[in-house]
Amino acid sequence: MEVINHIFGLIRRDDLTRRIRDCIPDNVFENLPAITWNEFNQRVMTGANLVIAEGLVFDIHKWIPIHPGGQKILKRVIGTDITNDFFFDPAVVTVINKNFSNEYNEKINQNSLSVLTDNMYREKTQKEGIFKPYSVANAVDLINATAFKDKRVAMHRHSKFATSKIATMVVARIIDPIDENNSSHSPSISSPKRDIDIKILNSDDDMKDHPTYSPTIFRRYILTNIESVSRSDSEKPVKKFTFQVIHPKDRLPKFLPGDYIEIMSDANNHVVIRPYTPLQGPTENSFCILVKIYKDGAMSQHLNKQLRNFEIKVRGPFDIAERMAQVSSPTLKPASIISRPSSPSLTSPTHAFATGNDKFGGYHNSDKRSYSGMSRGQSMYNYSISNIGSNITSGYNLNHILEGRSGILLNKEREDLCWDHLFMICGGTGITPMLQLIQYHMDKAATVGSKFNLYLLNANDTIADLIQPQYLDYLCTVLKGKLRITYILSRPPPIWRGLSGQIDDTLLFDWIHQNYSVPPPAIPPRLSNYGTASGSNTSSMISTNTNTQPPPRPKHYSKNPIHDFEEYEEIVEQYNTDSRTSQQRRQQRRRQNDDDNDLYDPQYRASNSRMPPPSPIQIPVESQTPPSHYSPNSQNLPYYFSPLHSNLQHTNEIMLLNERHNYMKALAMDNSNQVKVVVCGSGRFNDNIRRSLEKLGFPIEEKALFIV
Ligand SMILES: Cc1cc2nc3c(=O)[nH]c(=O)nc-3n(C[C@H](O)[C@H](O)[C@H](O)COP(=O)(O)OP(=O)(O)OC[C@H]3O[C@@H](n4cnc5c(N)ncnc54)[C@H](O)[C@@H]3O)c2cc1C
Repeated sequence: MEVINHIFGLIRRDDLTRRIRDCIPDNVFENLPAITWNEFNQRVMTGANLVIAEGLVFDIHKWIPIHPGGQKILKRVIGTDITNDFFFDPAVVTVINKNFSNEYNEKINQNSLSVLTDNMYREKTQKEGIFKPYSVANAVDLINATAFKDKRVAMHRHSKFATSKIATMVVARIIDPIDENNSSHSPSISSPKRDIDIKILNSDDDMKDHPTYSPTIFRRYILTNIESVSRSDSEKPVKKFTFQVIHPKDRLPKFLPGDYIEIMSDANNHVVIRPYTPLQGPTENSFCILVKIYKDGAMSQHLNKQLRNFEIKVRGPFDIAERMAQVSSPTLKPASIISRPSSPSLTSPTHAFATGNDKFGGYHNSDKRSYSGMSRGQSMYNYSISNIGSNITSGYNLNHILEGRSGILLNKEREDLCWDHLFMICGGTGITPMLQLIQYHMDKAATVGSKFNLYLLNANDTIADLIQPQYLDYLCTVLKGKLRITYILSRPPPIWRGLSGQIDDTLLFDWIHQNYSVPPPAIPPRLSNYGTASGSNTSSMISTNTNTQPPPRPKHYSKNPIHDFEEYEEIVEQYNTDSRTSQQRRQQRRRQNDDDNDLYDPQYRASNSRMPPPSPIQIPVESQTPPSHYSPNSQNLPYYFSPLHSNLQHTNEIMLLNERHNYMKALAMDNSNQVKVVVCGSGRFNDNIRRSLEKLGFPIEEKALFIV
């Protein structure tokens, strides 16, 4: 078979038929049913061996056993768009990266730091010039990358014969939005659903007459790099997979925070589809995902077994906003929740509702196709078309950045979409959307000098589970104080001096409060005749109140967030007092913590030259709960359990509660800065954070987003 391929390789390019359509008789073409991208996917998911080329759908099941290029290649392309592969131009060479060291060095020179990986960072800091394979698998990969790089890719030239052969397998055409309105001649499709075709990924002019790009169709990418990003002794290690476009003419979109992709694979004779969060790759044509490897995880194990330079089917990007849940729980507001239904360890009702299916998030289908996104509506582009208006806020037209996305994780009040203060709380691989956000802000700082403050509260079980700690540390250095990371471990090592335990309301308050002081407004707003605030600065107040008499209060005025001037003054005053007290307390606490320099055990520190700075918050574990033998009736109580002390404690607690209450009240009213809290972890993790925020009186609906 290889010989035949080589013979095909010798055929001159002029001999290749450019369009399959030319091989299809007109009467056949005209009677082809028109199907949508989604219908195509559904048929593939139920077992049909379909591919797309030039916007036409082919059933290749008969061709698989006799394909000159081999059966495996055809099986790999099922469900994907093969236009580029079928008309692969031999003059165009696909360059597969053996490693990214060289690119890294180039990027460093260009000051494009957002593309660093942990390994690159290590290589850079250890000044290792040459890539050394660190395992047998890597060595094999290296050989493959050099010797067999084109053999793992299902892309080879086809003869006229092959083109006319595939033309006989045509079964449908993908509905083109342009002629969708005329689709009445499609006999088998009644009222086809509109899917929007946006060809932003195909800059090549050759492709412009092929309506073949849709984020809902899988495309194949080369897996170019695999590296561990957690410690090897982690119970659930996390690996970073880097993918590159196969065809040099393919273009990747610029991923934005809130984008996710879907990967499809054959694992254990099942088709498995799982969503992942794409991160910027080392080149503009590559992207990475960080994947937690579960011992019995279908997709994560499948990916873990892959060698470099194999193909993976990926589609997207999609907008996380599509997963906005209509949550049944009265305490959960839909606007603040985004669901990741296939995340493992989700047991909350939120999750069940979001997926509306079985306990595995509805992706274990009876038809042997395991799919987590089947119930997803439309692609991000579809979503955006109907929500285009929402991308124009505060007078900015944001579509040049959002390109149709909702931008739900971004601040649409600012032209650069950056947050003034962004608080990110994550557990485990919940860090991935946070990395998207950090990368986005970092790029904006580098390109347009954006100003922002990012705070990451990063929760993990053990120190071995920390994901890319060196990279995070590096980001902190690069961002020069604009990114502050606080680590918390539920099972810390004996000499861990960072935060330990679970995130609770006290911790959250301290963390938010220490990082963001609500500025008291210069001039409090007044109520106008009509019951709304007439302005927030002196000039507007003067200009609206030209009468010498104060304006009469409306009889019935709606409860404005700042409904009463006196009350507002009180809050500000109270808040200022609280701030002073808490500032003193913080200073005292800082002095206590000055000695706590090392977060990590010396062994780990020795192997990592740069560690994240010690967290500003230190929770003295001993002081959290009284000893278990304590009973209020005990004789000879130590001073701190005496009734007097207990009263003091009580007073302190009340003061603390007041401080929290007033801070949160001021925060809810504060419009001076765009502040957001984004949370991403398992369902249980998110529920805990939500409960803690609720306990604090944090304005969840306006200022928090939960990605499950
Ligand atoms: C938008 C989105 C983005 C995501 N991004 C990432 C990412 O960047 N990185 C990442 O690692 N993961 C991410 N996930 C999760 C990912 O899609 C998979 O769920 C995860 O990789 C596990 O898939 P698997 O096939 O390996 O494991 P599975 O075969 O699905 O099982 C994994 C383990 O979890 C258990 N499990 C799985 N699902 C559930 C459930 N619903 N309830 C209880 N237990 C369950 C299984 O028993 C098993 O032990 C994302 C999910 C969403 C929705």
